[in-house]
Amino acid sequence: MTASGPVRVALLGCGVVGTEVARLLLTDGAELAARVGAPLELVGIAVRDVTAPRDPVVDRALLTDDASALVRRADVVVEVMGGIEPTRSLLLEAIASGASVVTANKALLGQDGPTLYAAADEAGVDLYLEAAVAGAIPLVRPLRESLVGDRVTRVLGIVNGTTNYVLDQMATHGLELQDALAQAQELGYAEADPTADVEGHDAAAKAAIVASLAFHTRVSVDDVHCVGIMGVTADDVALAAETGHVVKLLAIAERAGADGVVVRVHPALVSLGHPLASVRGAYNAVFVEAEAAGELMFYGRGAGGAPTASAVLGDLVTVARHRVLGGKGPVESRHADLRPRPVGEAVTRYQVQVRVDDRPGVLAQAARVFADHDVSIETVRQARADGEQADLLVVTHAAPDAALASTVAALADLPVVRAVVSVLRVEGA
Ligand SMILES: NC(=O)C1=CN([C@@H]2O[C@H](COP(=O)(O)OP(=O)(O)OC[C@H]3O[C@@H](n4cnc5c(N)ncnc54)[C@H](O)[C@@H]3O)[C@@H](O)[C@H]2O)C=CC1
Ligand SMILES: N[C@@H](CC=O)C(=O)O
Ligand code: NA
Repeated sequence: MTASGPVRVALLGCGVVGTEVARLLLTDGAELAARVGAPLELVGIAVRDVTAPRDPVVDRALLTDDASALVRRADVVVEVMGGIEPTRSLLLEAIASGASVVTANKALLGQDGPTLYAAADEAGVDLYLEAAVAGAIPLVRPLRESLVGDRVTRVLGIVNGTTNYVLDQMATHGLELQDALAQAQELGYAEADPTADVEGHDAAAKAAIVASLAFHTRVSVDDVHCVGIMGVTADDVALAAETGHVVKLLAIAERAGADGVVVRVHPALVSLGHPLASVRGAYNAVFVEAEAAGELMFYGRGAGGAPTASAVLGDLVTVARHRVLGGKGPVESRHADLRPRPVGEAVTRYQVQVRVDDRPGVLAQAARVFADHDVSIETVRQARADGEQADLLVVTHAAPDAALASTVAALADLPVVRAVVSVLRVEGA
């Protein structure tokens, strides 16, 4: 490509996101060319089945099932096909042949981002990934560029739209999780197989990417403590409302000690007064705390074809500009080299729901267990007492996760305790 010639773009994948990327490239071509300084020429779209029915916006003449040949004809490869292989090999092939890469693939980046970063660095090409975390919401660029002069201390957010929709429906309409999930699938928010969403794996991959960027360190999805929403009951959600909270699936990355970082994804209670509590439906929101900047919040659509395509196009224009005007985006930044620490080192507040015999002295016995494990109680509330049994809702002051886990184990062994019904972290205070 010359400075005046078109920038050749190869699209890998033409599903929910790829179709919208193709639409924007086609309908906004003139405007995009003006912003880039050269036309963006879509040279091909790699798909599995060239004969499958498609949106009429997709020019069928561009379809190919030979992705490997396609990536060698491109200046920029836009990857929206997902999965680990053959995607990783194709992107490495593209990079080796001198193409820059724009990808929305959080699963691949969360598992093996460093391999792609290293290859891009060696080849002197760009690797851009805004769409991989929180869809349309600018978050990767603020972390990689705008906040690169600051010191991020904590990132806390809702980064999965499907689970937020499900939890929101449970809170608003009193639905059981399975019913809310079926509704999310009917509406097209959840995928036919929503396992990665409800088990927290999608959020965990995003958390690993965010933590790596925020803390200039390598965090893999395998370093993320991950619990999904399948254990959240309608009763948990109803009790949360009674105490002025909502249940949200949160992704949290924070410094631990001088040289550690703890990254976790799990359902948590969020006070109704906290801005994250008002994130409804399939929306995402991410709080970033930085030493000089203070608190920042990023909010918007984290999923869906058009919103995700917006982030992809932003990256595409940026890397195409680099091709035309010169320059290059950031490389992997991992100089801080923080150590991913086990969740036991996370320090936070908890709500423990303990079902006990409803008789004198039981509360004192339960309180003793907390004291014995050095976990300080903030409030105790009794719910659903019927003379036979009662539920104690114990909210603790901040305590290490490991101390809380030992407390819960000891509570379960107490003869007056019938069950530890639920343990939820309380976040965002
Ligand atoms: N849908 C969304 O809201 C968001 C998706 N993403 C990411 O964007 C990527 C694409 O997601 P969707 O468009 O929703 O998926 P999709 O399943 O609708 O589309 C993927 C497309 O890639 C094609 N494909 C898959 N493997 C291929 C292969 N080996 N060779 C050729 N074509 C192949 C499929 O046939 C399909 O057309 C994924 O990495 C996803 O995690 C990121 C943010 C939001
Ligand atoms: N399945 C994801 C899609 C975007 O990354 C979600 O529900 O947020
Ligand atoms: Na984003």
